[in-house]
Parts: sequence; C-alpha cells; structure tokens
Amino acid sequence: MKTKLTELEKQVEDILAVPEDQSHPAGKVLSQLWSVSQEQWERMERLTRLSDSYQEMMIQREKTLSERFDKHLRQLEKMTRISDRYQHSLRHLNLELEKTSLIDPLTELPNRRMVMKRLSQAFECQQEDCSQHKKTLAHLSVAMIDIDYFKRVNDEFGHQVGDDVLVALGKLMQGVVEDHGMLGRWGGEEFLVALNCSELDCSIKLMETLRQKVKDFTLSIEGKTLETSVSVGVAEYHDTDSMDSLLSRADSALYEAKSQGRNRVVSG
Ligand SMILES: Nc1nc2c(ncn2[C@@H]2O[C@H](COP(=O)(O)OP(=O)(O)OP(=O)(O)O)[C@@H](O)[C@H]2O)c(=O)[nH]1
Repeated sequence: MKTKLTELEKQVEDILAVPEDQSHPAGKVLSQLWSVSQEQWERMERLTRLSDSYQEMMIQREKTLSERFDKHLRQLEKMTRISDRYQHSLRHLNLELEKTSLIDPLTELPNRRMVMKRLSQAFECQQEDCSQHKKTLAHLSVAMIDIDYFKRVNDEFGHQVGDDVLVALGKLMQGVVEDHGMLGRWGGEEFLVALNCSELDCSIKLMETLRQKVKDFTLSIEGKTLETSVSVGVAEYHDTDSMDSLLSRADSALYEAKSQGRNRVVSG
C-alpha cells in the first residue's frame, strides 16, 4: 500500500522534532529538504493566488469593456434613430417649402412661379433635338383670364367676400381645364392656363365653356345676388414664338376682350 504524502511529511517532521536527531547529517539534509519544499509550496501558493487574481482581473476587465461597448452601441443606435427622424422631418419640411413656394395660398392653385416653370420647361427643349417637347410645344396654347369688374365685388361686398369669390371661381375653372392643362393664379384677379390642345379651336371652345360656367355662377350674400364674368385672351404657339411673345399675344387678346365689352373670349 502506498504511504500517503502527508504521513511521510509527518514522519519527517517527527524526526526533525527530536533534538538529538538535529545533529545527524541526514537530519540536517532532511531539515533543509523540508524547508526547501516548504518554500516551494508557499511559492506555488503565491503563484496560484496571483494567477487567480489575474484571472479575476481579466474577467472583470472583459466585463467592463463589454458593458462599455454595449453602452456605446446603445448610444449609437439612439443617435442613428434621432438622425433618421431628423432627416425625415427635414425632407418633409423641404417638400412643404417647395410646395408653398409654388402654390398660391389663397386659391391653392399653382402660383405664377409654377406656371412659368411649366411653360419654361416646354420652351427649354425648343433648341434641343427633343421630339417629345417639340410635340408638346406644337400643341401648346395659353389663355389669360381676368375677372371682370372685380373691384366692384370688393367695394360692394367686402374684401373677405372678394377672397371667397376668387377661391370659388378658381375651383370652378380648375374643374373645366384639369384634363387639358394647368390653371394657375397669375396674380390679383388674373389666372393663366397652359393648355395642351391640338388645335386653337379646341382651346377657344374650352375657354368658351369656362366663360359660360363663370357667367352662370352666382352667390347669394345677405339677400343680394353676386354675379360675375371673365374676359379671356387665348394665344396658340407659333414656330417663331418665345415664351414672352406667346404670353404677350395672350395678354393683347385679353386686352382686346376687355375693350370689346368683357365677358368674352378673344384669340390673338
Ligand atoms: N379680395 C381680394 N381682392 C383682390 C385680390 N387681389 C386683387 N384684388 C382686387 O382686384 C381688384 C382689381 O381691380 P382692377 O384692376 O381695377 O380690375 P377690375 O375691377 O376687375 O376691372 P377690369 O379688370 O377692368 O374689368 C382690386 O380692387 C384689387 O384690390 C385678392 O387677393 N383678394
């Protein structure tokens, strides 16, 4: 049977404890051997303790690093979400801004800037070899519409009613032209239509329908009936036309319609 190490150690300890054995050479050697093994043992223990605490420190460090990393990751995610939301609202604001810069706030129709934009797009390709735009220009005509004696509406019924009339007539005229072109508020009580009709006759007919609808339109205010009419000047695109010359001919035709007594459509 194998003797256990602790028993052997005990025996050695006992021998070393006997004073007369201390002088024996074997006793000295054994004593030295004992203290060396004791030192080794203590050193082993110290190393084990060091290694344990080193391991503990590494585990702790890893834990701290991973917690810090998680925290940064969460912060980054939060910042990304904020930035996404910010970009989204910025895009939304830009769209709103773009819209308000092109829409008349009272009638909610395209404003002068937007109608001009539409017209200049058609003219921009005039010089270029752009068959689609050449076709668009060939079918282009413009109509300038002015509400007759609008000042009287304001004077008789007040500015607010004047505003309501502008809104109502805008809607009514929009309903007539919506499938044939773009109606916009040119300014004050003037409107402009960029029409896409293959023939001038077609544009004139459409403007006649519009004029008649406005003539039939009445509003009843505090027992009084408000009636109104429009004068319209139409011009069709000619090969030599610039945007200015086309608009100028429509303006002259409108002037002519006013001169001839209003409530009529004149082409120029
Ligand atoms: N209520 C209101 N009135 C406006 C607005 N813009 C322009 N007006 C009015 O429109 C009127 C235009 O008057 P005029 O240029 O003399 O034209 P008119 O009375 O229509 O006469 P003719 O065009 O010659 O038939 C003015 O009284 C302006 O104050 C608006 O946004 N709201």
